[in-house]
Amino acid sequence: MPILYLRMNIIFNMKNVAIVYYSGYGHTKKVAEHIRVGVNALKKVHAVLISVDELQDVDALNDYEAIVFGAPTYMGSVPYQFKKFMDDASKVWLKKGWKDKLAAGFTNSGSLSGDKFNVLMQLCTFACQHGMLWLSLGIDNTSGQNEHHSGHLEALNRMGGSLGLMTQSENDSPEVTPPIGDKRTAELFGRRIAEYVILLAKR
Ligand SMILES: Cc1cc2nc3c(=O)[nH]c(=O)nc-3n(C[C@H](O)[C@H](O)[C@H](O)COP(=O)(O)O)c2cc1C
Repeated sequence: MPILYLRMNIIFNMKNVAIVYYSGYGHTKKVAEHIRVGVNALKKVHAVLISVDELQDVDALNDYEAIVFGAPTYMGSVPYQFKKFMDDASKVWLKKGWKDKLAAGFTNSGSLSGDKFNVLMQLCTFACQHGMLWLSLGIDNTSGQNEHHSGHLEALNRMGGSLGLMTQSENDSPEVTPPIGDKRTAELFGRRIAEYVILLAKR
């Protein structure tokens, strides 16, 4: 988001959420877009997507109330492009610049499991090193909230994660995969993030 627009939002008491992501082939970006839809469903909160490829200075994130971290799972880990962002952010860590900001995370991969949990652990640990407040997924895949069994392409939280959002893509275009259940879960997750941004702002 241009810095002027961000400042305008601050003046009008809008809360700002940065969704910082890396995506090699567009699937993780697609998930990020659906999280943004969910965040922006609440009038007082505004989310922007920021690719780590385009982020020139990690200090640009200092004015956001919440930062959502997203990366595909490559070799059971965050890709090196995202790890570079994490390492670059050590200069913010030194000043504890993101302390007590809300944080959340998501990952997308090709296999149903594919070691996605490890990536969420990396993102959560990174956020906690910064002293951020980590928000869980909070969408139960067994409750009445869900019309479908886990694994069903339309199921909410199809992978049954809890630490953050897990989505899965076939080897096809991001226009057709991940499936609808994952995208709906991403939107609900975004809405949950926005609700907690508002709640924390009332402290
Ligand atoms: C180098 C590389 C390593 C990968 N490693 C894994 C893996 O460990 N587990 C898995 O389930 N999928 C793995 N995949 C598949 C990707 O996670 C999957 O294609 C994902 O949709 C890519 O997201 P993106 O389009 O945002 O880059 C790997 C893909 C690549 C290119």
